[in-house]
Amino acid sequence: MSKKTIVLTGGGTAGHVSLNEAIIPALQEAGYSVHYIGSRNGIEKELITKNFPEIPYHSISSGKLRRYFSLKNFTDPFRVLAGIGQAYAVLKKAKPSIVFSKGGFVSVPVVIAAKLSNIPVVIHESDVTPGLANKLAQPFASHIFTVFQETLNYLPKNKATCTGSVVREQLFKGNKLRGLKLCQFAPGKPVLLVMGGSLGSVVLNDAIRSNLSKLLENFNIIHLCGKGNMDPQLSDIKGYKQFEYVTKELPDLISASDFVVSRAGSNSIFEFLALQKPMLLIPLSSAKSRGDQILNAKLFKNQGFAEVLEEEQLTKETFMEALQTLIQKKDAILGAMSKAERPKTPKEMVELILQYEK
Ligand SMILES: CC(=O)N[C@H]1[C@@H](OP(=O)(O)OP(=O)(O)OC[C@H]2O[C@@H](n3ccc(=O)[nH]c3=O)[C@H](O)[C@@H]2O)O[C@H](CO)[C@@H](O)[C@@H]1O
Repeated sequence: MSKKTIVLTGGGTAGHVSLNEAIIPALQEAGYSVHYIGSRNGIEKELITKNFPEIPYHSISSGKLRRYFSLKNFTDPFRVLAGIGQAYAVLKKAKPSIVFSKGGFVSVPVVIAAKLSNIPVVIHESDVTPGLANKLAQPFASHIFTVFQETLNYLPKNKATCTGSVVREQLFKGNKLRGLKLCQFAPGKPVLLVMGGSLGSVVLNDAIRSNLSKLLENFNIIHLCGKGNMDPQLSDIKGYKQFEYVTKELPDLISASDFVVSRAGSNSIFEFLALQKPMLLIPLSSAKSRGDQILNAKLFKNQGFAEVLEEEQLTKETFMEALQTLIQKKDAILGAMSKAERPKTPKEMVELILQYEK
């Protein structure tokens, strides 16, 4: 019997690829041939072709939601139409029994093409409020999975369920000593991991760097600062290690960390929860986004997993105060985290998705 095929899509930022990366090994183990449809230049192309070179990667044209004026806003509808045609051709050839979409703008043409091809589509929303791409895709989907229970309030009752988070298995295999060695940290001080989401965050980078000498009195610091954001002048400072973006090193670096300062992207915060790292969250402001991270962060704070500092309140001083509060609350936060629902395994998630297969 020939192998069954599944097509995955999602991209734009790593937050729209992480879950796909988590479930690919489980799908392969279940005997599926996996294809990926993504954009030509998005981060999904790099992550999937590098980490899963055996998977056929099909590039399509896609538009982008911009919160600023650009002439491209007028050509994007044509790109989306072209993308639908290209995705339709891929689906016709690959003949999947199901399409799974993790969202992001590139996923919209794929979801529409799947509907036109009569292939069931399952979509996944990891933030509290659905993103625009998933809102557009929703009418074409057979089912929608969410990470947060609260998200169900924004979706049709008859076709949405909350599954909780899924964390890629590789992240549980980190080694603290390997992480410390990679950073050449002397033992003794606690380690602070700073992660500004998959793209890095200038706001977080500034908060850390403007307080650097003070912070280094008490911490060793791992700083994931985002592509193009390394500061060469700080590269020889003892106890401070910068990376643009890490892949296979991430499990060791998280394992080496005692506290985290982060944006509040859904995947990141559930990873830190699963790995029991007390976190100070500085969510992306509503001036720069639809405010999804603010809601993610609020829910984490209400459950006792995190301290939150709003971007509008962020100064050199408030940052140090919030970090101090985090440290004081460490035991309470760890206590709350230890009672949290465990994330689904990729295998469990795959079983849920495949229920909707043709
Ligand atoms: C600017 C923007 O649009 N942000 C959105 C985006 O964030 P973003 O892409 O930052 O998404 P998340 O924080 O959810 O996930 C980031 C992922 O990148 C990984 N990682 C990060 C840094 C690194 O060096 N290596 C690495 O592997 C993390 O482990 C995590 O799995 O998607 C999230 C999930 O829909 C949303 O909540 C965010 O609002």
